[in-house]
Amino acid sequence: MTIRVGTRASALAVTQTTTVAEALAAGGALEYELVRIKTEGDVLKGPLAQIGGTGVFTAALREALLDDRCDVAVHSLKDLPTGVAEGLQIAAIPVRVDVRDALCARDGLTLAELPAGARVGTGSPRRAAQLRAARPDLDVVDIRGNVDTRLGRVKGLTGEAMVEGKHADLDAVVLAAAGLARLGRTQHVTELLDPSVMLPAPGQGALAVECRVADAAAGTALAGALADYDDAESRLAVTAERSLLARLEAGCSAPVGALARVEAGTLVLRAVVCSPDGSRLLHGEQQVQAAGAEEAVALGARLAEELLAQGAGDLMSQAGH
Ligand SMILES: NCc1[nH]cc(CCC(=O)O)c1CC(=O)O
Repeated sequence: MTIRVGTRASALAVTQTTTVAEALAAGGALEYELVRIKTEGDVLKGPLAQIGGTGVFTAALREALLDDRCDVAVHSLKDLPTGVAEGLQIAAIPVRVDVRDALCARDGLTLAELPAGARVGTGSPRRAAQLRAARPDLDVVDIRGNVDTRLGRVKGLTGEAMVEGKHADLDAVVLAAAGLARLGRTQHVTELLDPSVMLPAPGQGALAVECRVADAAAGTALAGALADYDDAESRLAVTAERSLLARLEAGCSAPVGALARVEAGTLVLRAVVCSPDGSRLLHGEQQVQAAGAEEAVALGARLAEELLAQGAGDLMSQAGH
């Protein structure tokens, strides 16, 4: 049986999709081919926060599944909207990798070492707000583009796909450690930002393998491979994070950070909602013991309610949500 695995065409997407396809095929029962699909997020060039609409990177992949142009789609979980996609199912969430955001700065500098006025690039309102909160003296610059394009804007960084120094106008950029690792770019990381400084996006570092509901239930080699590939602890954590995001009615570009972890048998969820200028941050934490999926959903909703009661809605609406 050959499965068609849908992917965005970016280097990061093809790398992570290939990893997933290889893992599904490792049992020997499946072969695979990649189907490259262009998404709105790859075509449109404006600032990501303004393109708006959730799912700019994922909607086309979901359509391809529903149109039977592929059998499995691989998403970065943090790009996947929280709403239910009729007829589709997240059949596997593989073991999550590093959840943290990474600073890639010139001259090996850490966040604390960047000089006042240093220009730090990010396209994410969540990262921008937390950067400004930690270092109000930095100049946070809105940037877009793929990982190598972003790295290429940092003074003095050189690498495979970067044109040395050509558009280097920044002192640092902030990117997901997971994406850098998948692309083999960790040599440019000068600091892995602790979640106490920079809470990652809900689902960051995790992948979602989506398929048609009927195929997940079919008892086929594909259904079995997907079930084997699912990691219960990763799924539990991202379930809590995404439940929080859904209850806040915030999208993937909202200034919301969330991280759940199982610590000594307890599921702990931490979250932050930021005002867009980073002048106000609302932090919260809730936990539940011996959690299953239902408890994880309830945990996320409970923390969201607590934050909303403290004015999270107003904070976010300053961002135009
Ligand atoms: N929004 C783009 C995106 N989607 C997933 C990743 C990185 C990999 C991950 O977090 O799983 C990235 C790049 C980045 O934020 O630096």
